[in-house]
Amino acid sequence: MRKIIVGSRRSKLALTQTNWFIEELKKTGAPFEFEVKEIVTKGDRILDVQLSKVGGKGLFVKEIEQALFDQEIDFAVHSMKDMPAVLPEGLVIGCIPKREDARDAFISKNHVKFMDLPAGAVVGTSSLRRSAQLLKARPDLTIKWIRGNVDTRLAKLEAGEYDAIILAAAGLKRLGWSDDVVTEYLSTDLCVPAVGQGSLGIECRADDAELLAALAKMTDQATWETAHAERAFLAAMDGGCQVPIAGYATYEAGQLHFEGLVAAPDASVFYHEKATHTDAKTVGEVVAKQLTEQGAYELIQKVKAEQNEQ
Ligand SMILES: NCc1[nH]cc(CCC(=O)O)c1CC(=O)O
Repeated sequence: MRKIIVGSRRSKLALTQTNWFIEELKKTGAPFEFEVKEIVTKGDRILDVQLSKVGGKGLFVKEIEQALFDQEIDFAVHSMKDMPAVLPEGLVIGCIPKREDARDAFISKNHVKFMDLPAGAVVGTSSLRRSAQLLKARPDLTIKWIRGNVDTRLAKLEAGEYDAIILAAAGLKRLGWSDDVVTEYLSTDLCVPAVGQGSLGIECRADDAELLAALAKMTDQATWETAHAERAFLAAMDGGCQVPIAGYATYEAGQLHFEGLVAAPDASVFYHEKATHTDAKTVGEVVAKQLTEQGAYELIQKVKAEQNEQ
């Protein structure tokens, strides 16, 4: 029986996602043995710098992609949110399993709801996408950067460094945190999710036909469609984790509903458009074109240039 080596980042979330996927793949009758190989990425090593200032695309995927090319691993399970919009030649996303909750989870001391936070309350996030949208709804809040894994962030909230923090609901759910820790799930209208948030992407070599055939059984069609719409949007906008950009698609009865958002980091400018189409790539590109015509593409380039200066 062929032994498949699965590359994974070392974080608890990455290993949980990897092991979950392997177990689900086994249930489909995939004729393989599996071994997990841990890989440390640049993003894992730089923990004390604000990620948006580090620059470079695919902070969490580069070393993993090299291991795929070098045949050291056969596939890797990524959070789609961490995947660059364009993959290197020779690698593909061979499978996209069913999406977890795409929303952002709001967690506060004493379970005070987001709109009930006192003026000036300190909210921890390291995402420009989250901070811009939160400031739009509550311009009086103070945003304070936060890094570290889920446990570290919850400990910082507990220690009183923040009045509230925001985390992806998907990460919390996959790690087995109960709904009780979450004060409220922010509606996708209040905080449009990041491109790919809650979705996993399985990356492998494009020529590994045997593996691709087995992976296909784990693909969820609706998630495949929404993930492709969101990635087409991200690619067209030249976006990434360094800029305040959000893109969220849903799929119903053959139709993709897409909304895209680009904002200035201080929430002084917002571009927000929606579209519906039957084709994933088209719907993402249509919204990207609408936003670009309003000036969103230039705003992204400007924010990127500012990040690099700091
Ligand atoms: N930015 C890091 C990251 N990449 C994926 C997730 C969570 C899981 C997911 O979105 O699928 C997280 C943590 C977070 O944003 O709270």
